[in-house]
Amino acid sequence: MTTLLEISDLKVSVRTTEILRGISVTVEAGETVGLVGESGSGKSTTARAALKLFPDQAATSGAVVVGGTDLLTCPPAEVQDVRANHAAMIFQAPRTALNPVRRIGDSATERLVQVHGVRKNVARGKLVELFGEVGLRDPERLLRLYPHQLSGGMLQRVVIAAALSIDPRLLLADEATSALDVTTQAEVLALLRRLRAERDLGVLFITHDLHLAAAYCDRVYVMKDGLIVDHQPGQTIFENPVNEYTRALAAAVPKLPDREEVPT
Ligand SMILES: Nc1ncnc2c1ncn2[C@@H]1O[C@H](COP(=O)(O)OP(=O)(O)OP(=O)(O)O)[C@@H](O)[C@H]1O
Repeated sequence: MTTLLEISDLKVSVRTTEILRGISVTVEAGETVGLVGESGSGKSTTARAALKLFPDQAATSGAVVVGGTDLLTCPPAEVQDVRANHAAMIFQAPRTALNPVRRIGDSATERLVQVHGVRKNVARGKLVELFGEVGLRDPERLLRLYPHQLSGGMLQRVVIAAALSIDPRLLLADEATSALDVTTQAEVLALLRRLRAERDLGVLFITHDLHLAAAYCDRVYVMKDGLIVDHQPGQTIFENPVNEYTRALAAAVPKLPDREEVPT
């Protein structure tokens, strides 16, 4: 087993506000690990910690080891190496991840060109290949388009392809499918699952949806108020929530009214 991310007793606070209060999370190669919790529980802060992206003036303690490097104690050059080569993040809103006035090809190749010093035409060649891998047709034409000319689902595939361009081992998916309609969400989830298997990626999958995490993830951590309050395999967390909060989350799933109850 290769541990791609090992967060140990991580505490993050800004002035007097404790955002993370001592959490431990691991992600192995080849597994999808869910991070579930209500808004403000600290999910995004945890994922961003894997790139050493903390709020301004944050005080931190503990360890965040990515690919063998502890980001909290290593020199800045090693943090840059982790960001450039080991871990990539995809967000909820692909439209905000891409500059609306730049062509897709320029935005999607930016990291390869600017961080890795890859020649522009080589980077475009790699993107064409990756667009095929993520199921985008007519890749040469797509590179010339602007974000508003693509659907949300297509844009999220573009963002995933751009994230893969650095061949990361760890993918941090922060509500990456939440803004998509259900059919597109299912397609993107299937894509992430296939990419994980083919590339032996570790995926940290953030969602507020316990149902989705239980169905999709190998293991699930439940967060509340900056703490991990439950941690189980996806298969069991929904049926046997050990923590009262997880039980409440499971029970909070809206129940559809019976047909007779719906006024006509
Ligand atoms: N720069 C900051 N300064 C102070 N508090 C912050 C800062 N950034 C985040 N927080 C607080 O930390 C807590 C955790 O935020 P975080 O974004 O990690 O939660 P989350 O679970 O990802 O929520 P959401 O689902 O809404 O994105 C929140 O209460 C938030 O207000």
